[in-house]
Amino acid sequence: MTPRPSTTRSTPAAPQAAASGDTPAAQDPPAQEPPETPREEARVTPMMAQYLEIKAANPDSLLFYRMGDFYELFFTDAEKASQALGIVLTKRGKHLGEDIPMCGVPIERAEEYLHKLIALGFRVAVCEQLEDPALAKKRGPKSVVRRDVTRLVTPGTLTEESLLDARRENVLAAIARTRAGTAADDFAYALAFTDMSTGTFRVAASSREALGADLARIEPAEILISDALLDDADLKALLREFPALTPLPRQSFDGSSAEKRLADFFGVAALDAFGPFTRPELIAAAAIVAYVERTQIGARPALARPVKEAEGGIMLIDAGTRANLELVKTTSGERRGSLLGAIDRTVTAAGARLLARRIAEPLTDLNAIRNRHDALGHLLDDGTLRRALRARLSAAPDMARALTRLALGRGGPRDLAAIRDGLMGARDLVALFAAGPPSDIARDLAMLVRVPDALADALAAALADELPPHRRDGGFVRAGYDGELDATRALRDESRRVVAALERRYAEETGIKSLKIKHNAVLGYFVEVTAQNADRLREPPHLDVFVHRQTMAGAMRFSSVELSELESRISSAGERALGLEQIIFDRLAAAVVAAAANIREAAEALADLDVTAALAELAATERHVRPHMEEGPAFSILGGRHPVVEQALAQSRASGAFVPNDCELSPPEGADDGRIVLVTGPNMAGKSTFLRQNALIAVLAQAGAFVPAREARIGIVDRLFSRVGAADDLARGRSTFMVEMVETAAILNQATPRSLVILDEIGRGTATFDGMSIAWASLEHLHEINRCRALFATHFHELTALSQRCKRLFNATVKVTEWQGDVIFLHEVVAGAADRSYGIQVAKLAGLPDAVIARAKAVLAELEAAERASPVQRMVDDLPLFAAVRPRAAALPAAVEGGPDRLGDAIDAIDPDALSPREALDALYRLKGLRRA
Ligand SMILES: Nc1ncnc2c1ncn2[C@@H]1O[C@H](COP(=O)(O)OP(=O)(O)OP(=O)(O)O)[C@@H](O)[C@H]1O
Repeated sequence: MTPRPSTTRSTPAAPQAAASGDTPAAQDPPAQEPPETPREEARVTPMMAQYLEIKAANPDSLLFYRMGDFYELFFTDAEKASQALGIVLTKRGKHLGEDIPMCGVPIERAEEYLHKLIALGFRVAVCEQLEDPALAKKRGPKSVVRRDVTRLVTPGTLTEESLLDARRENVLAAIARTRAGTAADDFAYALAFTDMSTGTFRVAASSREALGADLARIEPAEILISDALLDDADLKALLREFPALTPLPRQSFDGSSAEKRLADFFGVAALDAFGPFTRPELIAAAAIVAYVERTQIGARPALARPVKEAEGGIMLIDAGTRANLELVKTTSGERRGSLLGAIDRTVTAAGARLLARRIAEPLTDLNAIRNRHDALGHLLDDGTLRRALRARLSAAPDMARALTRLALGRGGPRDLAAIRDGLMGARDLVALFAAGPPSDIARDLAMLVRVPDALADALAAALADELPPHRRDGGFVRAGYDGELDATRALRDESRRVVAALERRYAEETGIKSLKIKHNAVLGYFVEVTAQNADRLREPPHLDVFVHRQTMAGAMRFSSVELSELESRISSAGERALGLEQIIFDRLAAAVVAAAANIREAAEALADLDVTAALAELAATERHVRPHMEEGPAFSILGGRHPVVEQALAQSRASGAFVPNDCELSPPEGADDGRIVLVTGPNMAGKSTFLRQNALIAVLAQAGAFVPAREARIGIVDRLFSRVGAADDLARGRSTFMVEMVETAAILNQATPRSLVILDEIGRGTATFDGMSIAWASLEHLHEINRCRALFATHFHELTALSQRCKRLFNATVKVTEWQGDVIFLHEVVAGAADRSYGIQVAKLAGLPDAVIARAKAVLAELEAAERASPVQRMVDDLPLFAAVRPRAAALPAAVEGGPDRLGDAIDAIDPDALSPREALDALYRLKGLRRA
């Protein structure tokens, strides 16, 4: 490889920058000094003028201003970056009489610093030198190197390996809103989202109500929105929960140019071939494209054409449920401990990303789910095939991300190698399969056989065995691939031998055996002798040959005409070889980009096979079974387990094994709709675990996985709801109880007979009777109005009496036993109701002082005696059921027709939105009182 001069930083500005008058300091004469401000401090150097102009165009970003081998930051950017990165803040000259704060990052560490800054929420504008400083110098000693921003780095547009988590998508989303009708709040919403690093691009219809759930599912790293929409305070509050909101001027969401912008980007005359997009969908997609173009400045990532999501094709899971169930991350934001963390057996990064998406988006289409199960079953049954497949896949590189980097001109030789290995691996993989695999696998294989063989071969022929990380390093083209390159390299290497020969000759001629020819960035090639021998070179006859350049401690350095000539021959051969390699790189990268669609398809097929094989592996090792899927309200799980708790128990040897439990929510004899199971039982018995495990089983089944159970029969779940122990939402000014009620309201308003609801201890966050009344009424509502399948855990044992009136309501309890006054948890869910809570026993286990335990027991005895005096049974007998109350309530105004309508007036006076749940209940009692009067 040609020795390349590497620039060391001579504090504080890079030397070549100074050489071309390229320094931010005020020591140079100003470019155009305003005549009316002749004072020294008002002078602005040409370079500073350039800096200020570029900075003014990028006010929201930290400006990484390239100077030689550094990116420099100035003024407040420098202050912010030095603080954020923990790097030294220095000063550099003056601007308008003030010191200019400055800090810098070396280019070889730029990615690491970018990573930190982006993670901290900064945006960075990368400003490069667009010409060789030598060229600028030729224009005149005071001319400035041409520079401009070549890229904006934002959280949603990252592509470098070091800036991304290999196993996580990095999604950029855009929200568009258009007017749908004449009413003031009649809007249609749509979302477009892309993972620019892999090129996936999707659009989906949304709505004001669904927006939060959709965004929670998509998990964007950055959201684009028209600044006009941020006038909407509610929307703004909703979006505050998501990271990196980027408001854009409303022109970016302009409906009239959206179609053209998309057509131009994808190089098509019309968008018809993409499918029928709605206006807001087009606008959102166009906003993404415009932003990608704006941040990538001239470079064009290989985005796939946008795909429209089928409406209703995905199980709806609201943000709260998603968080409660810890599907892809725990409530503290970690993958470990989540469902995804427990089941991920993928061996490729692309597979891991796809599995996360699958778990976040369970399907509702029966055929699509069955197809996934068929594919999984095939790989479960054939262990030899599965192991061979996984072994091959584990060597598969991340083709999609390599492709994007190459398309953006940011790729290196190893990205080319990734495509080479991916394509060749894909070809070999097809051979593993016998004829007639299930349809999903057949689809993958069809994509894999379409890989461009010629491209794989061309890359294999061109690339060397050992590859440097950067194309600028050179040395990545295989010897023998290109005749001209080989010849140039030979010349370069030959010259090196000539240097060695010259060194020997000089040593002989001068009689200095220790004479060495060395190289560094500042002097280039030079002769070095020890201080004792130096005088010999400064006397005739050597005086004419050697020119003194530098005195070191103990050594002296000289140059010679011969050496300088040799130097230019070597460096020109080296540079020429490097230049030829760059041409070859560009040619190969262009060939890769031309095959982008096929490569992306192959990458998707590999990821799909990885996910299928990984889930098969999971099923094999963790004893998961294929669920029987059907339409309708069935839900019957035998021996179900919680995959995360089970794993945690297995890992902590101290606890016992996980106890499997059945769950029957299918319609009882003679009913059309599913059951509600009311689970009572002591604290710590395993109620929440039971509830969640059944929700997770539904998610896994519809995501295409097998389930942790002995047997499972599941009717497609259209929506999944869970209300499990909420926390305060102080950011939005909501108490724990308010959060609980908001979530419960969403469930009661939205659950359908195809939904699955899990409600854990609702009503516990307020006074006992209020809480119990709310739980009671909610349970009736679920039974009579929503008619959904539900699991309802409660400590209000009184509610178990409701099963006598509600035909699809069944009681279950988690068994415990007592031994010597202590409670022992059996974690077994059985039919029936718990007689007591064992709360005091659990408190004792937790270490509450004995005196408190004794006192609590006494108080409990009193309370229980009082309750026995007014049994709840009376309420069950007396209170009409919800369904019976509703029609009567609707008929009320007519019943009091003619007379003074006090009841009607009272109803009119109620503003439901302004009432607390407590006040609502009071109002209800008041109305009933009026009715009786
Ligand atoms: N089926 C099971 N087999 C074995 N251990 C279990 C099982 N279910 C739960 N556990 C263990 O019991 C612990 C408590 O379970 P869980 O939180 O579900 O109880 P709970 O009844 O909801 O309690 P609380 O009413 O206090 O909220 C779990 O952390 C787990 O370790």
